[in-house]
Amino acid sequence: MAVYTEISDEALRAYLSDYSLGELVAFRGIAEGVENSNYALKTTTGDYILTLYEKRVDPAELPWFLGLMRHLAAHGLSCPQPVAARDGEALRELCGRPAAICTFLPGVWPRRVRQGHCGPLGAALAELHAAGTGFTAERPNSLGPQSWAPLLDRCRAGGDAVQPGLIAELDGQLEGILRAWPRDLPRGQIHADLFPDNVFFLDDAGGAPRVSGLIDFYFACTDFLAYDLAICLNAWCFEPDFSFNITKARAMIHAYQSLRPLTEAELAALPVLCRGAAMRFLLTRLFDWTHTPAGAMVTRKDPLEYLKRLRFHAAAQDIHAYGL
Ligand SMILES: Nc1ncnc2c1ncn2[C@@H]1O[C@H](COP(=O)(O)OP(=O)(O)O)[C@@H](O)[C@H]1O
Ligand SMILES: N[C@@H](CCOP(=O)(O)O)C(=O)O
Repeated sequence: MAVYTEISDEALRAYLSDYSLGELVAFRGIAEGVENSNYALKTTTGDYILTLYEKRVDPAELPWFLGLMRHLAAHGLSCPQPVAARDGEALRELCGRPAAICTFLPGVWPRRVRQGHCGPLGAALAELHAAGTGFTAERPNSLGPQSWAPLLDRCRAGGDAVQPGLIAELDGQLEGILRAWPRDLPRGQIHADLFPDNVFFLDDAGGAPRVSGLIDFYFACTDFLAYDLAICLNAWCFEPDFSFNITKARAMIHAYQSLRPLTEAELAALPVLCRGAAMRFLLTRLFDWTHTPAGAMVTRKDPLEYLKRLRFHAAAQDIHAYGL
């Protein structure tokens, strides 16, 4: 459950009075998600999503995020569209938080990832990267390699209570990742959080899953394109027992490469990019695990799920471990 900021019926009606979205019919806090407070809105003109941005979103960066979403949609990607109020502004404030209303996307995110999801996801990622070209404003990755040592430092006090020896292991892993981190790979606008809960599917006429929408662009940034693929390999290609599903990985990478072939340098860097992607999500989960305020309506995610991924990638000798 991720609702950090509660809104009253009266506050919401006052907020909506600035929009031409009709009358409020119903609204409800959305159980899913981790970072922000999301509400499903139904008005007399349709369904919308109201997001109140919380701690990890810098308000000064919201114009970049919303501008990227507009650009991607204008270039054919199915992603939420910010809705402007009558004064032309989409970014506003509600209950003391930055807030925006976006269009509601059809589809369901896969609670159980099947191989049939991974090819369409790989193609959708490549389409996202292609649609992002031409959006020239850059946003540095605030959770990139430069952030991992400071984030680990903020986890030192509580880390070993999660698992004895965890901090020492992460110190060693991080040193190896940073030493091997690539310097010069193709860059562009990346999603940087394309987990299953941020990808909607509908079945096509033949019953096969097709991507119907991508959401949650609030970690998007300008970084290595192949790093976005690494994030997806971690999020989509490990089984519940934490085994790596090479068939899913091969399907995802093949579909991605059918639209944007990876360079030799990207292929060679894939294991360390996957290690870094695992480290990034392990650290944010570990921080949240030890810092989430009591009573916050959020389902914390287990950092140790990413320790197993980190160990897999550390042991991967080359791209053959990924089905290539
Ligand atoms: N544009 C949208 N259309 C339909 N459902 C959405 C949309 N945006 C968010 N949701 C719903 O809200 C949930 C949480 O959204 P998400 O952006 O993942 O939260 P967070 O901002 O915490 O990362 C999603 O899993 C989905 O169920
Ligand atoms: N995807 C991250 C947590 C952020 O989740 P979101 O719902 O805010 O996109 C993770 O799994 O650690």
